[in-house]
Amino acid sequence: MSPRLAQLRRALYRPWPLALLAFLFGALLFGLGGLWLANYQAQQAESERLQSQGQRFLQRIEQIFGQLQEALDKLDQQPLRGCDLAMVEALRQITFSHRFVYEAAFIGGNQRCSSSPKRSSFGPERPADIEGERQSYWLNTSAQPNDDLAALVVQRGYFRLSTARGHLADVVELPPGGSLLLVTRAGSKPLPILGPPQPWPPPEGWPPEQSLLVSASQLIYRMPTQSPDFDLLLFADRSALQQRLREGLMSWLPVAVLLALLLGVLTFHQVRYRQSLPGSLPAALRRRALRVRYQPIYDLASRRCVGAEALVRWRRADGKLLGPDHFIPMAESSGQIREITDYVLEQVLSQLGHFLGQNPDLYISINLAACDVAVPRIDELATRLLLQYRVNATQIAFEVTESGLADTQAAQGVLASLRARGHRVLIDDFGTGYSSLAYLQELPADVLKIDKSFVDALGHDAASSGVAPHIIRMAHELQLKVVAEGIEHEAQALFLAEQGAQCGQGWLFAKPLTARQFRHLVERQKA
Ligand SMILES: Nc1nc2c(ncn2[C@@H]2O[C@@H]3COP(=O)(O)O[C@H]4[C@@H](O)[C@H](n5cnc6c(=O)[nH]c(N)nc65)O[C@@H]4COP(=O)(O)O[C@H]3[C@H]2O)c(=O)[nH]1
Repeated sequence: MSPRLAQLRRALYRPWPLALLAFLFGALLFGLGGLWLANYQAQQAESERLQSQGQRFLQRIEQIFGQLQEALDKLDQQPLRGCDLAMVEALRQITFSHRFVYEAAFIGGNQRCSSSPKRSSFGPERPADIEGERQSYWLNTSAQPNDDLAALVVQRGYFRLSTARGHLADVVELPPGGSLLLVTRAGSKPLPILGPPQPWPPPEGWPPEQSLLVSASQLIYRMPTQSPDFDLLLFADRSALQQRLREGLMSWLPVAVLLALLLGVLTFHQVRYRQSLPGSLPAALRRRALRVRYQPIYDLASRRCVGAEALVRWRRADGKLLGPDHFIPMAESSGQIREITDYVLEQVLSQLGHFLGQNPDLYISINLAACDVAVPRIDELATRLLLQYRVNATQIAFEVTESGLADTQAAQGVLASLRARGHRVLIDDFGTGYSSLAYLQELPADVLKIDKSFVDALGHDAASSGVAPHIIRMAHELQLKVVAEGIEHEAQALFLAEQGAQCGQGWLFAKPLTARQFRHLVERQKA
């Protein structure tokens, strides 16, 4: 990654800038989502509204047609076939008994009589608009609006019936700028039934895939009819849709803002967590940002380096090395310590495996946590790595603290298995816990490590200064070796050696070193 990019990443990868970015992104995303949803809902609602209007219209048409058929059947069945008073009376009876029949007429040869001769609704004679097999139809369409004419006229044989315009219009409350049209499936010119004529075919997207076609200026709803011959179309302008869209957006807007805020807050917490120690540890392990240092362990009598303790550090993004006390307790409680142990073991062998092969007297001790010894796991990994790097098991030792042995039964099994494979087991920070002699006797251990606090106390603290010699005596009784930690002064080293401690580590000899520094130290010693 270029330095500029890395700088930008560092500047941005902070809780506030990222939370703001997430908020803006969320606002855009949820805003667009809301727009889509509001549009979808508005179209659905408009579609339903137009459908219910269309449905009412279809029902009315069926009622009208039903009554016209019934009236024509009745007229056909009665015997009269001439224009006389009886016929006029029969025609009137038909209009009285059928709500949707506005006028009934008999037309035979040059005879013609009607139920309402003074105000006829049929209009001047003209060819039928639709010629059916048995019946002919005339429509008073909105293209030739004449309120004195019937909306629909049907003729079968000698009889002609009409229905009033209001019977069709009263069920359909046309939307603003709306029209109702009838179009044959063959796609011929549509007949406008109600409302103004519309340009045909519609400028965009005809025929529509769904029942509602939304064009730039209009909504066109295609009503499914039972007739195979024609469709009914309802035209409406977009104002109602736009109104619904506006309302939908207004109700979505607070939700979108809330969701975007939530996203911002979540991002803030997530980034803060990731930048916290527990949150950034997985990434640190992946990026191999943990470093292993080696503190040499010396034989106190010969003052020769016999090995080292592997101590982990964390190189943070700012380049500083973080000591294990800052993250090991946290990793122990989160369970991430297992990955750290495995990582340290792998690092030790990859950095020093070859060197250990050349120096079979050297050993490296690795710290184990309580959960590492609670279940058998580490021995298998160690065996695999030792094979891979051709290192003796005696050259890798494991340190466990007294507190790590809380579950003694399980720990004993794991430690015994490690020892059986040839590893040495060290009890770290000895004396800080509450181990009894009897308990120690049962432990499969090789070495006791005297805690630094008891080494510090030598010659200073009258109360604790006797602890280190006491631990050494106890170790001798149990045939365990002793390593003293934290030796900073020559006098401490001399005293501990005098008391019988075999090995020691501390700043008197060396601070924790890198792998390369440790190799140099051993090579200098050999030379
Ligand atoms: N002032 C002073 N300090 C000295 C001297 N000699 C050694 N020390 C420090 O004492 C600690 C010895 O390690 P420890 O008791 O195992 O205690 C270790 C060990 O319990 C734990 N730890 C370190 N690495 C690991 C690891 O890989 N896994 C686990 N589970 N724990 C680790 O962190 C503890 C602290 O480690 P460090 O900070 O590296 O601190 C190390 C070492 O740097 C001295 O003369 N003077």
